[in-house]
Amino acid sequence: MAPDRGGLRVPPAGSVTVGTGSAAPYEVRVESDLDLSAAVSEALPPGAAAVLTDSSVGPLHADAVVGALAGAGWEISEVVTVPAGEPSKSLAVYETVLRRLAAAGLSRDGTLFALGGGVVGDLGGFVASSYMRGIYLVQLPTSLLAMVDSSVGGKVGLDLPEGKNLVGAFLQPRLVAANLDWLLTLPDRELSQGLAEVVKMGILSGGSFFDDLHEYLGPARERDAEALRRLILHSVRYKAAVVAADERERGLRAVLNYGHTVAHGLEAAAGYDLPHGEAVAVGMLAAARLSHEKLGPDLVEVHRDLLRAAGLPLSVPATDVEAVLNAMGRDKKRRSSDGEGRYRFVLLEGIGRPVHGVPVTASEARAAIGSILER
Ligand SMILES: NC(=O)c1ccc[n+]([C@@H]2O[C@H](COP(=O)([O-])OP(=O)(O)OC[C@H]3O[C@@H](n4cnc5c(N)ncnc54)[C@H](O)[C@@H]3O)[C@@H](O)[C@H]2O)c1
Ligand SMILES: O=C(O)C(=O)C[C@@H](O)[C@H](O)[C@H](O)COP(=O)(O)O
Ligand SMILES: [Zn+2]
Repeated sequence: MAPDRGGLRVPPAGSVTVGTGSAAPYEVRVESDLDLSAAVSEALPPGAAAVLTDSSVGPLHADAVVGALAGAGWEISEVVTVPAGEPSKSLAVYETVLRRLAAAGLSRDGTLFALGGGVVGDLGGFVASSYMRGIYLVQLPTSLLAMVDSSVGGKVGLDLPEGKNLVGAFLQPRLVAANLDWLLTLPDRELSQGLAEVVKMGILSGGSFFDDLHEYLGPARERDAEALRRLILHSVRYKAAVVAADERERGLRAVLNYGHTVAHGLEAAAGYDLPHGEAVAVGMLAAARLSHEKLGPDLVEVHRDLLRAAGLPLSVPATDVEAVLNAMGRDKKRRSSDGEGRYRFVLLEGIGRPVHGVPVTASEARAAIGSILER
């Protein structure tokens, strides 16, 4: 399928509906001072449930969430807290969570509330997709990255040492409820991780979303609620439109992987000790360089300016480039017919004009990776 070459020019509102072929449409609600009891009650009837959170978010926000859910009639049998950070997207932690739900007696008509960043959302989503062959999932994203990207669209899963997100499923949530007040406790560096995915989607979308990046990235870093809400809603609207057109990534959805071919290689090579947003930031710089070489437009400085405004690094510590390429060999965009030393990238013909499936050789990829390593 050809990529969407047009920009989205839909003015932001307070919630977005995500429609896919596989599941009932669901709301992504983005509000300050969100009434969680009311939001959840409007989306699904109360019943048996568990909450998954992590060791940073749980102590800050779990009591209020459990209280709101109990007030709406939910019976929370278990609050499972996993260690904060990417290593929790592992088979070992997945097993621990499944066994906690089984020990608590959560039934097949139960619901899992994933309260946290992208790690809790991806892990919790994969648990919900597989526990008793599938229970309901509600995403309660607390990081900016989770609000703009990971809680929406149904990709859930785990990492392997061999590569990022190599185990997973598609499971659309019943509801995504984002309370902007949760962002008040998010560390500055984590806020910038989310802005990396915002910059990605603004560049892919073009139009008024791209124009707004210049105006609103600065205020968003200062936690201006209106700037954050605007950038979140732009991102969710853009992602929802792509997911509605191609839920299972048969073609178009691959554009959401812009910057991720190199990013995922860097993350795996670093043993997942590199934040996803920072990896995506430099991955986009590598892709912008390749776009200039292979398709023409020189957008490298545009990328650098936006990433700087978002508080993101323009390079990462020197690493073993062959290990990065090795992990990229397991990128899910590759096909068995591609052959060794061939990669598929999402590149740009211009702002708002992504192209997916562009073949890149090992030597081209090696040079692009070299250009984003600290000297
Ligand atoms: N499924 C998807 O479509 C999709 C999309 C983008 C990224 N992802 C995945 O998301 C993950 C990255 O997500 P992330 O950046 O949210 O990482 P994360 O979940 O590790 O959260 C980052 C850190 O911020 C903390 N945190 C989160 N919310 C907080 C809050 N309100 N207050 C204080 N601390 C808070 C967390 O405890 C953690 O330490 C990666 O695994 C990435 O692969 C998935
Ligand atoms: O939702 C998508 O599709 C994306 O590609 C969004 C990405 O930001 C995200 O990091 C996703 O987890 C990558 O998925 P993968 O299929 O490359 O593992
Ligand atoms: Zn991502």
